[in-house]
Amino acid sequence: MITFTSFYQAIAEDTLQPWLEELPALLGHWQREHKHGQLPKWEKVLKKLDGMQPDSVNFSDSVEIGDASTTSDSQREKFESLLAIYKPWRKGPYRIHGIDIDTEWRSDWKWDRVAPHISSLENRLVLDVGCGNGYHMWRMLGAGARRVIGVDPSTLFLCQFEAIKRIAGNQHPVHLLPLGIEDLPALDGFDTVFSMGVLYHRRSPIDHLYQLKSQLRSGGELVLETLVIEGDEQQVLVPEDRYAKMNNVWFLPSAKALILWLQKCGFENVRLVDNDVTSLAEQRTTQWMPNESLIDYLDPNDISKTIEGYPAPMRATFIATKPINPMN
Ligand SMILES: Nc1ncnc2c1ncn2[C@@H]1O[C@H](C[S@+](CC[C@H]([NH3+])C(=O)[O-])CC(=O)[O-])[C@@H](O)[C@H]1O
Repeated sequence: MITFTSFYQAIAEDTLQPWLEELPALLGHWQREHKHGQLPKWEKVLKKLDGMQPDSVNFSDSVEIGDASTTSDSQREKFESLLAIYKPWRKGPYRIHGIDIDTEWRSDWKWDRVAPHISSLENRLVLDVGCGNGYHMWRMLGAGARRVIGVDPSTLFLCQFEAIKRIAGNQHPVHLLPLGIEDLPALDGFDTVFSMGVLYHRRSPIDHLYQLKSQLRSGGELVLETLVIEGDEQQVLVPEDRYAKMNNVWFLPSAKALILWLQKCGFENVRLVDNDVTSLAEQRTTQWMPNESLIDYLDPNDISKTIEGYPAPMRATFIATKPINPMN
């Protein structure tokens, strides 16, 4: 069974201690009421992965756990069949005891675009909102973060994360909580907050920006990545129905509009650091994610458009600071 006791112990002496007033009740509710049909099967597999200690881990330039040369073929086959239970694997890639989990997304490419622009994560307390299965959290740890906490409501992603964490040895200060950003109280405690690939899923994007701000300490850094469109400060796309076959896309602002929104929400030093049209090499069907992918979401006659006729996915990354002045 997935439990959160070690997380409570870890934050009991930290700046996040006030969170303990409500968090155990919230996660206790998740444990009692959560009804995902596959969870019992997924938890059974997690049990088989308990107590592992790999001879090596590398989180700084990839996510690689265990040494292929000291893993026997039969051990590798066992790992592969256990990890296959958690398909589809969307975010990665991971290399586990010589097994390459080739995921739908090259999430490492996103990290390579974002990482050069952010303040050093050395010894920082980090929140990753909408962390997926936690791929970027391992890279944040590899970049020196003191502790990384991710929130994501997906049960499958939680189980994928827990599987990787158990194989990595379980002691690493990286934690995924099955919550939405809206479940978090204003913690005013994180040194860096990431929100990557989440804003367009929020019905109220301005509230999302305020929620992110309320997680940061004064002077803390926001790293925001989201889908954008071309255009001036007043350009925002609100898809009539689906966007790239997704039925939960609400607002796609232009980069200029998003800069204005961030400034209006009281962030300082707001800047666009990357702008990139998603390539068919970055998001694609693989053996570990055999379902439809980006190519199926685009117009077959013109890949600069989605299948619905909107501009094809373009993503931008912004960095901003929460002011030191507590009145902001
Ligand atoms: N209310 C919510 N609160 C928190 N998370 C949410 C919420 N609603 C959905 N999510 C989660 O937000 C994530 C969006 S994916 C980005 C993953 C990673 N960050 C990436 O940058 O690759 C989008 C993409 O594929 O880019 C999913 O894991 C959802 O479960």
